[in-house]
Amino acid sequence: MDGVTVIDHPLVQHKLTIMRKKETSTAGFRRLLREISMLLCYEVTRDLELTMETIETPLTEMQAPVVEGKKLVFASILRAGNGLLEGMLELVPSARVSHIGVYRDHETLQPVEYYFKAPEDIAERLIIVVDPMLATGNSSIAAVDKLKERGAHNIRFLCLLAAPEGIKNFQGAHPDVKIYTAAIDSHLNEKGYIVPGLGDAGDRMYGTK
Ligand SMILES: O=P(O)(O)OC[C@H]1O[C@H](OP(=O)(O)OP(=O)(O)O)[C@H](O)[C@@H]1O
Ligand SMILES: O=c1cc[nH]c(=O)[nH]1
Ligand SMILES: [Mg+2]
Repeated sequence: MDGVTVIDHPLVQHKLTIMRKKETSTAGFRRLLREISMLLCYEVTRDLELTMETIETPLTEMQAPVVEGKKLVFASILRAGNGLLEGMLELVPSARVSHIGVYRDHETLQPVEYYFKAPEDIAERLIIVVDPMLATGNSSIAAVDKLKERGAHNIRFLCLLAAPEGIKNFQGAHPDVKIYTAAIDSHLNEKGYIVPGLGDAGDRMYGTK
């Protein structure tokens, strides 16, 4: 699918299978989300620019490549985005962080925004928006709208599961934002849940149901 990268690494797929299982505990789900986020982070940052730095090894001086983590912003859509954020920050500890509070109204499936914080100079940075679920796409569209309003223009979206309906909706609103996901599932049910899916990501992470 154009503009969508499916991260099909065997370890990602294996961990995702365990996360989907209804008997996986809250603790297990959280641990797997942290682990899988590192593998997803590896793929979403695969083509990052490197700059050269002069360093000294025990033997000699050399020019060596480094990632400028400070140029990256990980933007977490609350709540469940924080599960992905945690592991990603372990790999890129110097990345800046944005928090975007959005939940979807269970009746209307429309996004309700309640918080936004981002570094001031997001226009100069690569923003990786993270949320495990792309269902209708309404929450991630609202989050990217907000980032663009503040000047961001180099944006990627990373999730764990995407529904075809959500991909279509998201790409209609933000055709410039590439999507990275571990799987594209079958469809949304009448309540807007991804099928087969993994249930409500926030509830499974935090044990709120
Ligand atoms: O693509 P959409 O149809 O908008 O659905 C996806 C959103 O739903 C979930 O959050 P939820 O609304 O449950 O928020 P919460 O984690 O704060 O409970 C999920 O983490 C996404 O943010
Ligand atoms: O299946 C879904 C859809 C939206 N949000 C979730 O957490 N799960
Ligand atoms: Mg939820």
